[in-house]
Amino acid sequence: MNAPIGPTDSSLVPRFAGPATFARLPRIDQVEHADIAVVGVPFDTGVSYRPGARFGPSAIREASRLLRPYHPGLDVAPFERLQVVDGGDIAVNPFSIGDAVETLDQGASKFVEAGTRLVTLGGDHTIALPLLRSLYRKHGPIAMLHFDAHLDTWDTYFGEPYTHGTPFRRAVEEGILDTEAIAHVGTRGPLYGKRDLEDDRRFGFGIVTAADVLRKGVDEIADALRQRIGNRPLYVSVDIDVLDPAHAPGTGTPEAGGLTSRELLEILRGLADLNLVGADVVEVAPAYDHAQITSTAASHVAYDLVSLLALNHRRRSEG
Ligand SMILES: N=C(N)NCCCC(=O)O
Ligand SMILES: [Zn+2]
Ligand SMILES: [Zn+2]
Repeated sequence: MNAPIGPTDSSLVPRFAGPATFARLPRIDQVEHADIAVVGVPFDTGVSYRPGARFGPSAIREASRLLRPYHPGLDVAPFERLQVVDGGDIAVNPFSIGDAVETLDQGASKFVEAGTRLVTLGGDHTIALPLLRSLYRKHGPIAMLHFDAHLDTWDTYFGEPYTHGTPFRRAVEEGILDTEAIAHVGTRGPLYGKRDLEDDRRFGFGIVTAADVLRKGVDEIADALRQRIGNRPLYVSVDIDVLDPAHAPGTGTPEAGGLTSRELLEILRGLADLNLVGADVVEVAPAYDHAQITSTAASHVAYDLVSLLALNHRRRSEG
């Protein structure tokens, strides 16, 4: 097989020139085969408060121009031996959530069936449900680490079952999560009532609060998560509002007291030997951002997730 096509060389073409693809990677139509694709889902019809995450994918791509090809923290050059591409956007219906969920499931499934691993740029958190559905059909029940200020296991909003506050309740109801190995990380902020936590526990979720991260530290947290997940196929969902609003102001439902971007990246790096099969970064709403603070953080999170997928690919192909 031919050597992978890497990102545009920023020593030859200034990184601020030309249209943005994620990390200046080739577009999917420029390659014959893709091992890993970064795809956008410009959708925010499921939000309960400030809209605007439909502009997340393009803002993250713009902010990703400065990413470089070698990850020293994980000792991996994720674009070197694997073909990583920008898979463009999966265009979904902005007027019908049900239709959007269906279209996204089909769009993601094409990648999954072709053996291409996905890192999805949202879009609001509604999109995690169809992404998990598509992975379930390939891998069976999926372990999940959900980085978020919120539980997102609420039942309905205004009678609507598919929203950004409800994807993981639906996922448990549908049996597509491996309830032995699911946890929220970074949880904080006011709830509707104690019942929210009782329901969530009943669904099988563990909770690592933002305060736990502060008190225990990133290494202890990552060790505990690694043990809980083991070798199971793992999905990592990162709602950017897991970060403190100081680190991610550009999001729809901000909550004070969150993680720093350093803490989040270090926890992710502690997951290096897990069997990651897919990931998302959601809830970037650039209209509330300043100086690309949020989109820069999201681009680095996505880069780490691509790097984790590349490491997993390398480990599996080396047996
Ligand atoms: N940001 C996400 N995914 N969910 C927040 C829902 C919070 C609420 O409306 O009560
Ligand atoms: Zn959230
Ligand atoms: Zn969320």
